[in-house]
Amino acid sequence: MDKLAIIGGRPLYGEIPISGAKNSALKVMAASLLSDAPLKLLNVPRLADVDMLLRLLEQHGAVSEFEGSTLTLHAKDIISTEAPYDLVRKMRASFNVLGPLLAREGKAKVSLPGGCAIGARPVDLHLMALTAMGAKIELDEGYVFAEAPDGLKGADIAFPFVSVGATEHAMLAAVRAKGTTTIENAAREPEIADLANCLNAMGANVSGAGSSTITIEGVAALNGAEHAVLPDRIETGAYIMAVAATGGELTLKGARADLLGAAWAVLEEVGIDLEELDDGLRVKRAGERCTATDIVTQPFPGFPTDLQAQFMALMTTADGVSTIKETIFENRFMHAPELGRMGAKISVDGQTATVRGVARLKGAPVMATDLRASMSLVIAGLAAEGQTMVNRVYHLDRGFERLEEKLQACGALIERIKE
Ligand SMILES: CC(=O)N[C@H]1[C@@H](OP(=O)(O)OP(=O)(O)OC[C@H]2O[C@@H](n3ccc(=O)[nH]c3=O)[C@H](O)[C@@H]2O)O[C@H](CO)[C@@H](O)[C@@H]1O
Ligand SMILES: C=C(OP(=O)(O)O)C(=O)O
Repeated sequence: MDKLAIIGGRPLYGEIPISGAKNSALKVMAASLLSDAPLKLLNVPRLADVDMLLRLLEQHGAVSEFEGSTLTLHAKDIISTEAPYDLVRKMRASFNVLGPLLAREGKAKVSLPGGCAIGARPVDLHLMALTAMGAKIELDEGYVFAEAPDGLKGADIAFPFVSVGATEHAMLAAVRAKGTTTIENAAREPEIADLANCLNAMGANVSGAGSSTITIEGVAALNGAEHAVLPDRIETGAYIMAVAATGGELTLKGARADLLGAAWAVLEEVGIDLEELDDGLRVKRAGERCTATDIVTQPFPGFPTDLQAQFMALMTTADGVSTIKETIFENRFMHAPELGRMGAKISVDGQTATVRGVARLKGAPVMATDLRASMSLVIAGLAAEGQTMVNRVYHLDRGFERLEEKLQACGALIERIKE
């Protein structure tokens, strides 16, 4: 397993290009199964998760061509409606092939998904939505067996709480269902509107995406289309926190302020200067240290759970005491003891972490436990005195494109050790 060796304490200066959003790319890729015509996707990040989903789509019958960041997927014929355990277990988003397969072929057998081990992560809301649309669903031996021989039908779906994946899954199924579907209490993450834009470019009729109520008029077939994936707001936030932790100044090319939601005000509040440019953001820490503040993770537009770990890394050296409350996932503080190895003062009580800022962290060997937790350790390592060795970096390869290269170009001493 590869490791990352980081010598910390150097400010970051330069430009980092922000990649397309992983969590949008994966869903629009799944949409390719809905049409027998080619879907051309621009700004697709080259990540382990993208490769894994590509393998899954190919075994369903999609033919792919990846050139630079342009990915063309053509699912002319579906040759298998089964998504096997080995291709679904590592990644949450792969479960979203179920809806398109069901909508197009009337049946599917899909393994229950994996993804970051940050909580129990059931799929009951996904199945609730598909059942409401008329699918017959059974669970057996870790697989979902679903059938809709007469096709899916539009339905009124009211989610009891917000789920990004279930909202997207309901949209992916409803675009080819007969009649109208309404989704109440829909997730409002920017990736939802991005998926809707892609589906509409393919000839679907989705309105309201980005609000809590989404309406979908089903159509009989979808066409080919071209769609550019929106920039990754989590990668953007992570590099903002990196330069705020190390000092220096970064230009994040392609980053969009409007995608940061409530995080924008929090970042300004802790003492980060954020300037909007024509094509990106310029970022630097205003003073010698950031100041502590309290955050609560919430669905968009609230502070994102996917930036919680990186924010905790930043708060370890902030001036004062901050509290961080995680409300989305029940097991998403695994980075706290690892940051503790580097001298951070963090105590966890249930879903709240209290961070007492220290003047400086010290490098140490640490273990990456999940994707965003891994990035928090990289940020801490970049800011710390001495060497940090981040073990198990395969998590990072799932979600941060060309991480070492982007950081090295801005002066970071970070190197991958292949094992
Ligand atoms: C691939 C992808 O896009 N992943 C993102 C997606 O995950 P994902 O789509 O899995 O997250 P959800 O919004 O669905 O999960 C929110 C909460 O709902 C629960 N839940 C979800 C579905 C369900 O059927 N039943 C249920 O109980 C989950 O366990 C969790 O506690 O949104 C999360 C919340 O912004 C992000 O952290 C993930 O990075
Ligand atoms: C949790 C994440 O991914 P997944 O939902 O695939 O586990 C993430 O992107 O931070």
